[in-house]
Amino acid sequence: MTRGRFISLEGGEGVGKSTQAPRLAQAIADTGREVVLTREPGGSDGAEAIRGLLLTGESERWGARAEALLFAAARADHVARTIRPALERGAWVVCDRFLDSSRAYQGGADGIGDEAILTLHGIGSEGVLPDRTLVLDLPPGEARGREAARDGGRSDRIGGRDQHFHARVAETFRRIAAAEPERVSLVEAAGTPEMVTDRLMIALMDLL
Ligand SMILES: Nc1ncnc2c1ncn2[C@@H]1O[C@H](COP(=O)(O)OP(=O)(O)OP(=O)(O)O)[C@@H](O)[C@H]1O
Ligand SMILES: Cc1cn([C@H]2C[C@H](O)[C@@H](COP(=O)(O)O)O2)c(=O)[nH]c1=O
Repeated sequence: MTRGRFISLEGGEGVGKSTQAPRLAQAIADTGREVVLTREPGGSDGAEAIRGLLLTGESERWGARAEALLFAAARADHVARTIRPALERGAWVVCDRFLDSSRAYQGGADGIGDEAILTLHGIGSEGVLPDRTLVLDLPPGEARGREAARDGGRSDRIGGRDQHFHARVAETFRRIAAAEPERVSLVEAAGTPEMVTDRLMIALMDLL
């Protein structure tokens, strides 16, 4: 049986990933494929429990190193229990955030470094990578506007960090896309949700 395809959706806060993930999953399912829609941190019982530890509480609840290890541990459980079994039975997996979020937030913005994040991923998840990573790209002011309309000023432990942190996140995503053009595509996230889903499907055309 053919192995399924693994697609991750990435980008900073408020760019539209959680809006697009189910839309993209449906668009792929409409081509006759089984699709598993999942997210990080989370996507398995253990990883969802770790999500609660990571995203709630005081901003200083975890230091940068503990936080990077918790994301890697959640991902290890998610890959073993949800992603790998789905791919092995031939399903497509659409994942709202994956490894590149750890590279951008913990590796780039929090200073842990890319090599250390990739090493943790090698240990935890045998280095599994998406077949295609779609990074939603939106000017920061527009993303903040969408986020504010959604959250009304309440954000989680990591989303609530200052704009310098989030600028480093965005810069690291752009650096990853430039360094790995075969796997990672930047997709414009402005416009209606329908327009964005069309752009995402175009960016997957060679895999379909
Ligand atoms: N194309 C769009 N045009 C206008 N508003 C949008 C669009 N896509 C999403 N939104 C709205 O913007 C807000 C943020 O979108 P969403 O929650 O999908 O972003 P996200 O990237 O998943 O954010 P986060 O990483 O912070 O969870 C939501 O209120 C959503 O309804
Ligand atoms: C996977 C992953 C996530 N994060 C951060 C990014 C966001 O601030 C939250 C997740 O919230 P969302 O509403 O579900 O997008 O966690 C991170 O810092 N590192 C990661 O690996």
